Amino acid sequence: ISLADMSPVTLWTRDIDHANAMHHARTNEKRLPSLPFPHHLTVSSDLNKATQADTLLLAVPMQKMRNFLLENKDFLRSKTLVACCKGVELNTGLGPIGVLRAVLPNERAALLTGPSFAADIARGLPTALTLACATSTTAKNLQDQLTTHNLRLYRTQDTIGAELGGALKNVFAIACGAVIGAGLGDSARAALMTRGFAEMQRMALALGAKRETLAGLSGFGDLALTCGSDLSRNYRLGLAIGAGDTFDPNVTVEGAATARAAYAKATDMRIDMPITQTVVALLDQRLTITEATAQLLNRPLKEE
Ligand SMILES: NC(=O)C1=CN([C@@H]2O[C@H](COP(=O)(O)OP(=O)(O)OC[C@H]3O[C@@H](n4cnc5c(N)ncnc54)[C@H](OP(=O)(O)O)[C@@H]3O)[C@@H](O)[C@H]2O)C=CC1
Ligand SMILES: O=C(CO)COP(=O)(O)O
Repeated sequence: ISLADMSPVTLWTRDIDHANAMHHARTNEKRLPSLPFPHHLTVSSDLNKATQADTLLLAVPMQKMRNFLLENKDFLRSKTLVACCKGVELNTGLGPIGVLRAVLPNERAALLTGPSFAADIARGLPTALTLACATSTTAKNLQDQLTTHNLRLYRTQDTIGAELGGALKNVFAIACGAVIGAGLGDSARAALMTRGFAEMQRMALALGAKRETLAGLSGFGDLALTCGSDLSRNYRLGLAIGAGDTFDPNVTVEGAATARAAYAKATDMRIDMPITQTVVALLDQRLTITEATAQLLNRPLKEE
């Protein structure tokens, strides 16, 4: 919606009925109700038509991306592919750019990530994002192409840092939601955000990320947004866990699979990630909130 305010954009969906409904209503009532499409936005369920452009933004959830790429490889060749998802793939431990490169090694791969609720952007509200791409010329071209009246893009070549910041903040948002849902207070949430950020740095730096990327929009920026807003689905899942409520299993909550993938990776790498481990135990219902709190507080004392 933001991009189509300035130039032609084709919005593709796999579902022909959904495409027809959006085409007629000029809104996406299923996903972003009551937010009108700009004039330059065309809707299609024909991937051949949607892939006439050179730059394609892929907004399928992390755990669905590999199959989407495998099924539609022939349409995606020789394109610049910009992943918009946040997460770590469960079976491989790869992030969005890692999966793009594994399936389509010869295409240009980038990641758009950072603090950005879709409903805010579609309403024209401003934010700033990270555009990560290993190749500097592609990164600059994408930065120019995708900056809009309400989106200010910063570029980085640190794809690992951008991938892991965006992925892990969702895990800590679940933890923060659980704290607030259980009535443990804002001080506990701030402590969890900070120690979650320490876990993010520990893993990402060990994998070669830069500290500045983690302190930037894709890391600290998105952590601050997601851990403090009930517009976040990850945070809302945490709220439900903390309050002992049920949560709709059909809602996309990237942090759930990512917590498991990140914890498996941390175990392999012998990296200590106690909050991530606790989130996995909460998701698996192996710990109550009271037990989880005691377990985190009673670990051996150490330097910050
Ligand atoms: N929503 C937000 O505010 C933000 C989301 N993101 C990230 O974007 C990613 C997607 O999230 P979001 O759009 O909110 O999720 P939703 O659950 O709202 O939508 C998922 C979309 O992906 C489509 N999809 C799922 N599987 C496939 C598939 N195999 N082939 C084709 N299309 C598929 C769905 O199509 P269908 O309708 O047919 O099921 C739907 O359009 C996540 O990684 C999320 O973290 C990032 C920043 C902000
Ligand atoms: O990534 C997001 C905001 O930057 C969206 O967060 P949720 O997936 O938790 O809704």
